Amino acid sequence: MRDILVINSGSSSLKFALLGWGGDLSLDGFSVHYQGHFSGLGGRQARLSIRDGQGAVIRDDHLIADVDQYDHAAALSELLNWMDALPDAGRISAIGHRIVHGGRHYREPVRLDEGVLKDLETLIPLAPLHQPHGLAPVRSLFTLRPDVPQVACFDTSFHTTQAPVAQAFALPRHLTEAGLIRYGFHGLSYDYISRRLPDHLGTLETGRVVAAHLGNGASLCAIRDGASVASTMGFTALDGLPMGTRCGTIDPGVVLHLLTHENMSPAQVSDLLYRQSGLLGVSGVSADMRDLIQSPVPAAREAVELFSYRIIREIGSLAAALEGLDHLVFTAGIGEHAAPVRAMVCQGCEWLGVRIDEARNECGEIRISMDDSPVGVWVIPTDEERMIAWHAARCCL
Ligand SMILES: Nc1ncnc2c1ncn2[C@@H]1O[C@H](COP(=O)(O)OP(=O)(O)O)[C@@H](O)[C@H]1O
Ligand SMILES: CC(=O)OP(=O)(O)O
Ligand SMILES: [Mg+2]
Repeated sequence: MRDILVINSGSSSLKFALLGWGGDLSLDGFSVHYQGHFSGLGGRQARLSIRDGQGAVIRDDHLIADVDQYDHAAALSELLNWMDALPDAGRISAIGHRIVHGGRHYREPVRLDEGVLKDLETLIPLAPLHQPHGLAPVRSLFTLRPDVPQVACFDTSFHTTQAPVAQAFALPRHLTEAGLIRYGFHGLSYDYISRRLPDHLGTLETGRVVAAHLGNGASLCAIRDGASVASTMGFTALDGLPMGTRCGTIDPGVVLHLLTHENMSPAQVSDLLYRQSGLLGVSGVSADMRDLIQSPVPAAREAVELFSYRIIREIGSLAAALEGLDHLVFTAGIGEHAAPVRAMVCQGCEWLGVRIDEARNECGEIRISMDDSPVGVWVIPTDEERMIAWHAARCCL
């Protein structure tokens, strides 16, 4: 049995897992020893929870920052301390990382070395909330564990099957050729969902699927027969749906207006669009869907309505790209746990043949559509860590 450490840096979280692998290259060939989650990073209420392989909570701590915020760097140093204290730390034979942006050149998982790391660092401006936090652990582990191979697994890889027409912006051709295209993200999650869906459907023919990854970052992906056809995220993870703190699709004229008429600097506009907008900006209350669902403040309700409305519109757009819809899948923090959001979205998609069973939706069953619904509606927990372990094992073990 060999162990694989997986590090998944999200915009507000750092998830990690230690999985054992005995040589069977199926998703179920990996057993979880530990699974951990730093949440609320960059804020005052960060938390670390760690579960063992049986799902029992072995740690659940509020994290106190030395300065005013508990950030990704503090989480990384806590994670490395935890890893060093493991009785079997020496058994780790590969480390897999979620790296959000692979750019034009990295289309498949790749073994990391200094040259690859430097290349990936050039993409930091295209994913400022993610790429630095994804790459920092790689550099630390080069020093701490020089003998253990590290693998970068990209959020963008799953979308490389998209046709050029789905990837292109209507910009002058030389810009498209220079790589200013729609890449799409959350690909490890969509990869996992599309590999799991056949188990639930009982057939390999999964048809036309829209998967909704609704977490702190949120996107939708149109998947036909297991391959990405179109997605709502673009050149950066700012496009598409409104998110926790990101604006999603916006008229580019707004950006020009802020720069030229509001005298904002590019850095200020970037901060506004990445960190002050989305659910947080609209509600003025919180970026966290749990807070918004419970809040009596009208603007919190409006933020949830805008989020759901945009999802409904984009599902229509992706159904057009697929020429129909057979299945709708909800996943990630909001998709898996926020029944009221799923209900609102599904109500807006009735015209497409979506009929959910309210009791199934409330109970969080895996299939939440009615038995006779023309479109199957599913809630499938994502597992980016298992997907990364699978790619890391294929890449270097
Ligand atoms: N029980 C719940 N009800 C509603 N929303 C939830 C619930 N649990 C988690 N969420 C939401 O999920 C989001 C975080 O999703 P997650 O996929 O963990 O994010 P990340 O992008 O950081 O990986 C937050 O907006 C959080 O409010
Ligand atoms: C790409 C992206 O938005 O990721 P996350 O949801 O983890 O922030
Ligand atoms: Mg995430």
